[in-house]
Amino acid sequence: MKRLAPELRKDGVELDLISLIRTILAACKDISFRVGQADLSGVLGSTLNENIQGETQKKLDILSNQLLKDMLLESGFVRAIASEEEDYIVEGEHGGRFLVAFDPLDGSSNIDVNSLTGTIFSILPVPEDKLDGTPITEQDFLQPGRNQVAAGYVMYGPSTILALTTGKGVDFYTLDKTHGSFLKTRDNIAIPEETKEFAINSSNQHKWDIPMQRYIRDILDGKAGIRGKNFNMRWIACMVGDVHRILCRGGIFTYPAHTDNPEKPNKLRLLYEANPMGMLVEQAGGLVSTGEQNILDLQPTELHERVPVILGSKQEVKICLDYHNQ
Ligand SMILES: O=P(O)(O)OC[C@H]1O[C@](O)(COP(=O)(O)O)[C@@H](O)[C@@H]1O
Ligand SMILES: [Mg+2]
Ligand SMILES: [Mg+2]
Repeated sequence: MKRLAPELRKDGVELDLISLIRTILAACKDISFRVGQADLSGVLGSTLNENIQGETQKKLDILSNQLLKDMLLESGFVRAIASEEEDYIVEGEHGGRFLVAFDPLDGSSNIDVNSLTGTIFSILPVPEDKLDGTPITEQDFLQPGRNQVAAGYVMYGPSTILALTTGKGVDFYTLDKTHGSFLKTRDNIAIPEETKEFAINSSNQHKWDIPMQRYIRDILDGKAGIRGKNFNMRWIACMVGDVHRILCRGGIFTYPAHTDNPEKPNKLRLLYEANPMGMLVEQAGGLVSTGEQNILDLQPTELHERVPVILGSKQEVKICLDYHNQ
């Protein structure tokens, strides 16, 4: 039985960080239970609220956010949190050396149809000059993804699975629901470099820029076309589910910019979607880019900033980037 804490200690992960990860997992265990019981306990459906990004909040978005926020801020390991469902950062009163940014429930549109959802988290260090207790500001969260000390997601599917990196590769842990512990089930995840599988919401095709139009058109031409092979397509409408499949068997996932809305061209959020997924994918040997730049090198400019995302199997992402650089 490879339990989480001893495995992380073996990897040399510091004790406070292990305790913080365990706190996130305690909240996720609760979320997993509530997602599974949602239909029975009447928490399916939307609220009357919108978050700062103009999205209608589901009851489970709010519940998951509250669970994570309360447990993290009371843990003593987290100075402040940022969340998709919080307009501004929230600072705790119990000290700690870490900042956590999270998407409490990813794939919200899947909630009401009993399909995949997940929680995504990114752990950053408190900047040196704030370790003395000087109040944390939004600026302190605006660190490039390269600064993440750990990142991961918990996927609520037929099994509840954690994908975790602390910068030494990616491991999967599965929640053993009989004992309530996360047990290591796969280690050193490696994304195959080549693939015949792609994930994009093709209903938006008319909104993509020319390089993405060309890249997907050539894929769809299959064996007879310039790519010389037939591809398969998947779209889970939950980034956690799509990235999990890519970690398991390779593929390319992209959510490109939409040219029809210059005010809001991108969908995925940098701090709590693109960066943590970027760290996981890179740690598993894949590539992650905006089309112009490695996502992990971006200097964030605002808390809920959105970016274009291309990630997955190294060779396929490179081919996609070639279309952008022609
Ligand atoms: O509506 P679409 O285009 O299918 O978008 C799906 C994408 O939106 C997201 O659901 C956004 O996440 P939230 O549910 O946390 O807002 C991603 O997980 C997913 O990749
Ligand atoms: Mg999300
Ligand atoms: Mg969400």
